[in-house]
Amino acid sequence: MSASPNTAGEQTADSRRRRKTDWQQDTKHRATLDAMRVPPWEEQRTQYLTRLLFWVLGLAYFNLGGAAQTSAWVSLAVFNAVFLFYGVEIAWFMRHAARRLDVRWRWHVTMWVDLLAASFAILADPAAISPGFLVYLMVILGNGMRYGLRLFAEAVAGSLLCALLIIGLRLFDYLDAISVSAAFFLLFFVIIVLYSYSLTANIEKGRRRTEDERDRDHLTGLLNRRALYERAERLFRDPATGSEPLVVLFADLDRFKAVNDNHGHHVGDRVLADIGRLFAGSVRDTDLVARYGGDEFLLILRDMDLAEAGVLAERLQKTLADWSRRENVDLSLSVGLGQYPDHGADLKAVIERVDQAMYRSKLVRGGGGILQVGQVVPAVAAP
Ligand SMILES: Nc1nc2c(ncn2[C@@H]2O[C@H](COP(=O)(O)OP(=O)(O)OP(=O)(O)O)[C@@H](O)[C@H]2O)c(=O)[nH]1
Repeated sequence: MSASPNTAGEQTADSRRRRKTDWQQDTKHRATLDAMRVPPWEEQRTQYLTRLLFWVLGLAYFNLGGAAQTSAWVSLAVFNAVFLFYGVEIAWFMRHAARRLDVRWRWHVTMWVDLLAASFAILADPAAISPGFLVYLMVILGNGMRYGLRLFAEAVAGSLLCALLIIGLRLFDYLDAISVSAAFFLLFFVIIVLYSYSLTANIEKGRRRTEDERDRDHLTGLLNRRALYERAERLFRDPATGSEPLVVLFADLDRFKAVNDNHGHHVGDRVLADIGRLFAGSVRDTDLVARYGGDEFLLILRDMDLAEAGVLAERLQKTLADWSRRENVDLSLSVGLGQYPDHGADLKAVIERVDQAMYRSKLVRGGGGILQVGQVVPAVAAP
């Protein structure tokens, strides 16, 4: 490999290309993070218990307190019936959450039901400045801080929509209630929401940075081995993907040690980083790509059979061959392929067998081969 510095023009083109690939990888990575982030059961349980607390308080407010009556809009009997239904909804979704944590539609539906329940309580409240308005704040903060900025924004939009609807319906009550304290109440409410949004955005940024440092191989930007296992385990556990076959592709560079020996470790590092980028750019968003060890890469591929994975492996080999020719480095790629559940009861077992297949191919072919688990190494034609 030419270790000498490039010309200024080449450097600019190269750094631009690298920045672009960095950006693509970053975007791809962020999407993956977003797709994988799930609050643990303890956090989701706290949210359901908080809902139940507000449900009890709502019933007590209308049935026990001084305001043991409702507005002209809703009778007490109707209020109780609707709230009974709301309580059943909370209990049902809590049971659902205990069984399956990562169900996005449930997070959205429960948030909107909370907003509708709070709006209904505000409509039923004879007092114009109802404590129910503070429930909007709970919904915005509770969902935003737990599930991220997208749900935060959705909760703000939903609260605004519901509040406008109620104000429209009870316009005359609100015209009567306009006062300096009501205006300040509204102002404080808006400031708290904006302030919390900016705090949540900062927390989110910090969380992503920490996750990045923990999960990424610093040289290639790919997942490290620990993160690969963690994310792959999630794929295996997820009922949506758990029953579908997953292909494991193990790739090891041939003759990489010579790059280090001939050009130095700093060049070896650059080679690994470039190859990591090439591999990350060759797969889909739904696939997992990791640096497994020194010059080993591991890919977990979804929605693909072994024949299709074989085509991908050939493509990776060709991409590497083109890159090696361009950079004048003598490298090729040995690949092992296997499939869960056919080749092992769990991820670790499949990886072990795929690693052996790759190694067998390397041993017999001397590099540049592709071998499936259980496949006989094709004989190399005699010269
Ligand atoms: N530059 C660099 N080298 C590394 C890094 N991690 C491991 N290596 C080197 O990668 C090499 C991996 O060893 P091998 O797989 O036996 O090397 P190889 O020449 O590819 O051997 P074959 O796979 O049999 O062709 C060793 O020389 C390690 O020192 C790293 O982060 N940077």
